[in-house]
This record gives sequence, structure tokens and C-alpha cells, in this order.
Amino acid sequence: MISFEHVHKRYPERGDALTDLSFELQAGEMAFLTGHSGAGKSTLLRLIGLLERPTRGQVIVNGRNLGALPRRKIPQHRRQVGMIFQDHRLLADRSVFDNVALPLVVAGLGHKEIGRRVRAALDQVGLLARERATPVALSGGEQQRVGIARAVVGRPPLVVADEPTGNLDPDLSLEIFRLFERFHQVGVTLLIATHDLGLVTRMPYRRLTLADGRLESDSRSR
Ligand SMILES: Nc1ncnc2c1ncn2[C@@H]1O[C@H](COP(=O)(O)OP(=O)(O)OP(=O)(O)O)[C@@H](O)[C@H]1O
Repeated sequence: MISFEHVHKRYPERGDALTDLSFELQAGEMAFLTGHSGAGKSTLLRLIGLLERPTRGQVIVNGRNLGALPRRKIPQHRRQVGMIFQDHRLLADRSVFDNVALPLVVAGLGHKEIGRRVRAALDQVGLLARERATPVALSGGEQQRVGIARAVVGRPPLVVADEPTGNLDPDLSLEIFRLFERFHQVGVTLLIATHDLGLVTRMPYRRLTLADGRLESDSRSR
């Protein structure tokens, strides 16, 4: 599902963020991405979502070489990758339903299909009863689950999450990780950047660790 081959990323103003990074993630795998602050985790995820391009090397996602992807195919690529952010980036003046529906509206789906899919996604994250609420009326954990519903509503084969539990207490964090496990069980590929080592070491998944933009280790927690 993901292949990085000798990927370098240099930000002109900050120097090297990733150096000679190579790894593969198989379809259906669930893996964590850890490493110190500034190690390059967000950069790696942004390369997968095509929010950034590598300075050198090759990134292949779901069989597509992103370096060779014509500009007009970028929206199609982004629909294959559900992205989840720490700050969930919800629209404050729109309902939960509208926030989750957004990717489907952009993709041009019909009214009925949108309703069906949005409710299925809200059901998966346990928020069906809150579809009319606006984000401010929700707790931090609920807001994050709306962000997750929005990421999976288009049924992408790949989901990447950048510090999805960064603002949550341990119980809510565990709940979010369990939700990711459920997506994993139905075949979604997941790559989750996190500082939550307490949770990572308790779960039986692969862990990629970055240090100063290099792959420091690639292991299983247990
Ligand atoms: N848009 C950008 N422009 C310039 N430099 C950047 C940009 N994004 C990241 N960097 C730099 O690249 C390096 C890697 O940052 P990145 O955000 O990928 O690390 P991270 O592991 O996600 O860190 P954190 O855990 O703090 O989020 C850092 O030195 C950072 O300052």
C-alpha cells in the first residue's frame, strides 16, 4: 500500500526533514509511527497525502508513483487517503453531519448516497445521535471522532493519522485506538503517528521509529 524508496525531504528554510528513508507497508497492515518532536513524522504523512513532494526518491501509494502523478489526478489520489489531524480541523459553523459530508459533496455524490454514507460513518464512531450538533457542543474526544468519520466516509483503503490523541486523556485515547483497530479488522491500512508510547507498547502492531529524519527502528511492540 505504501512504499518509500530512498526518500529525502528538505525544506529550504529548515534543512533536511527526512533523509534516505525507505520502508514498505503492506495492504491491510496497521502500524505506528513514533519519534521525537521534529523527527519527521508529519512530513512523512504529508508526503503520503501529497500535501508535500519529496526532494528526492520515490513515494508509491496504492500502486501509484506519486512523483509521476499528473496534477489533474491529485484529487483522485487524496480520496484514497483518509487524513486525520490532531486539531481535527472541523468547520465550526457547520453541523457534524455537514462536516462529515464534506468530502462526498466535493466528490459530487448524490444527496441520498451522501446521507446514507454519512450516517454509516457516524454510526461507526458512535455519534449517530449528534449529527445536528455543531462541533463546539462536543467534547474533545467527540470532535476527534467526527474528524475520523470525515476521514473514512469515502471508504479510503488507507488512513493516516497525525497525533490523533494528542489532546485527549488516556481513556479517550484508548477509545480512539480501539476504533482504529476496528478499521484494521475490516481491511483498512493504517499508519498512525503518535507520542502515546504507553498505548503503542500495549498493542501488537508494527512500530516505525524516526530519529532526525532517518528510520531508526522497525519493530513489533509484542
Ligand atoms: N512546512 C515546513 N516548512 C519548513 N520546515 C518544516 C515544515 N514542516 C516541518 N518542517 C521541519 O522539518 C522537520 C521535521 O518536522 P515534522 O513536523 O515532520 O516532525 P514531527 O516528527 O512530526 O514533529 P512533531 O512530533 O513535533 O509534530 C523539523 O525540523 C521541522 O521544523
